[in-house]
Parts: sequence; C-alpha cells; structure tokens
Amino acid sequence: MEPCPNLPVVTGLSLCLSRHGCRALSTLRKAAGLVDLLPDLQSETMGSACQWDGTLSPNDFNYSVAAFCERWKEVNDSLPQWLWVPFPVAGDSSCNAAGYLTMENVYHQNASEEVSHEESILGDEELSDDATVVQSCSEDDVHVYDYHIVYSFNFRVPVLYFRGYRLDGCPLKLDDIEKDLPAYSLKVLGESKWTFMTQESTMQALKKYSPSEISLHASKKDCWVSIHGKVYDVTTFLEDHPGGEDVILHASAGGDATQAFEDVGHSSTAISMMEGYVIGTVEGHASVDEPSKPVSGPQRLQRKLPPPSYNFSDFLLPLLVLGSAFAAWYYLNFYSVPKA
Ligand code: HEM
Repeated sequence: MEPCPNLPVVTGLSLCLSRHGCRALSTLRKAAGLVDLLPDLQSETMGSACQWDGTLSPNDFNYSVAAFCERWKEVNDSLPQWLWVPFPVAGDSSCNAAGYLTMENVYHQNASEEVSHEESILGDEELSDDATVVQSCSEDDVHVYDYHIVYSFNFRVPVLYFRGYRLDGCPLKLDDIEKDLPAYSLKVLGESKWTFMTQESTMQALKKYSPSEISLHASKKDCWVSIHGKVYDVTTFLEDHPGGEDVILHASAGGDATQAFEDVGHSSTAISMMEGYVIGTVEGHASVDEPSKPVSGPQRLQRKLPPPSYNFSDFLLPLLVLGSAFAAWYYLNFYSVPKA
C-alpha cells in the first residue's frame, strides 16, 4: 500500500505513536521543535477524506522514516539528528528494508530552558569534558534522553522507546519525566494511560512473586532481593555494588531485605538505581511503599557507625584533667606559703 498522498508522513508517524500508544513519549515533539506544529498537522490529517486506520505497512514505515528525517532537519538542524540503523540482513548487504531510527544524548535541563545538545548546556563555550558539564549546571538538573523508533510488526505502527537518565546514568522516575514534558503531552498523558507506558507506570502489571519463590534466587548467579514490597533482580549488579556483593547475597538469603537496606541509609542515587532492577512485587505485601527518604553526608555516615561502646580509656583524659585541677586547688590552699 502506498502512503496516502494527502497525509503528511511525519504526522502519520506521530499519530500512530499517540493513537496506538505502545511505548511513546511526546517529549520527542518538544525535542524536535514540533510542539506547536504537530497539533495543527494532526487536525489537518484527521479532517482528511482519506480513510486511514492509523496503521503503516513496513514499506510505509521505511518511506515515512526517510521523510520524517528530512522534515526533522528542516524544522531545526541544530538539534541532534535521527540516524537510521539497518538490521543486518543475512546474505544481502544491500537490503535496508528493516531497521530503526535512533537519536541519543538529547539533553534536557530542569527548571530552565530546554537544551538539546551538549553545546547548548554551555552556550557558546567549548565543551571540554564531562566535568565542565557538571560545573555549568547542577548535575541533578540535567536529564538525558535516548530515543529509538522501531516498527512493530504486531501492531503495524512505529513505536517510540525512550530512556531517560541523569548524567551519572541513574534512570529517571516517571515524576521527573513528567516534569520534562511539554504541556500538550502532559494533557495527552492525563487523558490516556496507554499512550505513555513506562517501566514505572506498568508496575501494577508486573508479576507477583511469593516469598518462597523469591528465596530460591539467592546465589551469585541468580540473586533477587525484596525491598519495600518490590522484587529486584540484582544479579548483574552484584559485582558493581559499592557495598560489596556479600551484603546483598546475605540480605537476599535472609528473606525481606528492607531493614538491611534501610539500615545502610542508601543515597538518592542508590534509590534511583534500584528502578532499573525491578522485576515484580511481593505477593501478599500490603502495599508497595517507597524506600525511606534517602540520607546523605554526615547523617548517612552516622547511621553506619556502630552503637557507642564505652571503656575505661574513654574516661581517662577527663579523670586526669579533673585530678590535676583538684591537686592544684589542694596545693594552693593548704601547702603554699604566703610570700612575706
Ligand atoms: C537494588 C538494591 C541495591 C542498590 C541499587 C544498592 C546501591 C548502593 C549504592 C549506589 C551504594 C553506594 C552508596 C550510596 O549511594 O548509598 C551502596 C552502598 C551500600 N549498600 Fe547497597 N544497594 C542495594 C541493596 C543493598 C542491600 C540489600 C544491602 C544490604 C545490607 C546493601 C548494603 C550496602 C552497604 C553496606 C553499602 C556500603 C555503604 C558505604 O560504605 O557507604 N545494599 N548500595
């Protein structure tokens, strides 16, 4: 099927994303500078006489992709560009029929104007290294997005996958992502939960695991922990865990790891990182609550200190000072002879 001639292909792509949902985030629109443009194009398309059911054939997709990239360049060539990555096709290197679009490292700075390039963060200054980025604005304020548009053969629509994370690699929470969305997308988000499915919003759909099942995964090669009613598969994280793998293995073998996790007083970075390892919830757990407020700096260290234990040496110095003071007072009052 040839694409409908009246249909701006770029809009087709966008409509498919928002109508059929799957995993879509229209931050894309903002990043593309299409925020104002798309609603107009959509109504134009909706009003068209063309009977279009909103799906695309694989050929339409390829055709649309090329037009979409062209349009993107026209709208704002200072933004990062989409790249077409062909899937390797066995025996036919010339065939580019299948592939996906990718655009990575789209920067978004919180509480101020959006930036979409490393250079944008620094204005016209030259970017020297990552440290410069951190110095220029608070590390936590910079969100990075990677986007991939893939054709879904099941639903016959393009699907936008995205990944949002901080400069240190920690995944963003849905709340953080929502703050980055333009008003138009927020409205869509409020109207249809299926338009935007994220790892976090699909939590309810996650599998429930019984405590006995969780306890079967307590080895170095397969390690799950349950914390605050959520189940985390931390097998791949064990080696990288700053507190060492043994503590997690121990906590995993001991059943619910909530108390052990809380006792350490993990930072907000650690808590954000956890989201990347969620695989389900604990069956029968009353509610999935959030980890306690992260602690930082001296407070965190304080929690780690062992409970105070006192011995004689702890009192030696005060006793010596007290004894010397008493000796001086006694000498002055009873032994010292007044000068003539
Ligand atoms: C998904 C689960 C976990 C993640 C993502 C995680 C992550 C981290 C991170 C990033 C740190 C570095 C300090 C910080 O930023 O807070 C840390 C330290 C630590 N974690 Fe975990 N952790 C997890 C589970 C656990 C569990 C179950 C225990 C059990 C006792 C534990 C014990 C520790 C200890 C002892 C430290 C060292 C604290 C220090 O020396 O500063 N962690 N963890």
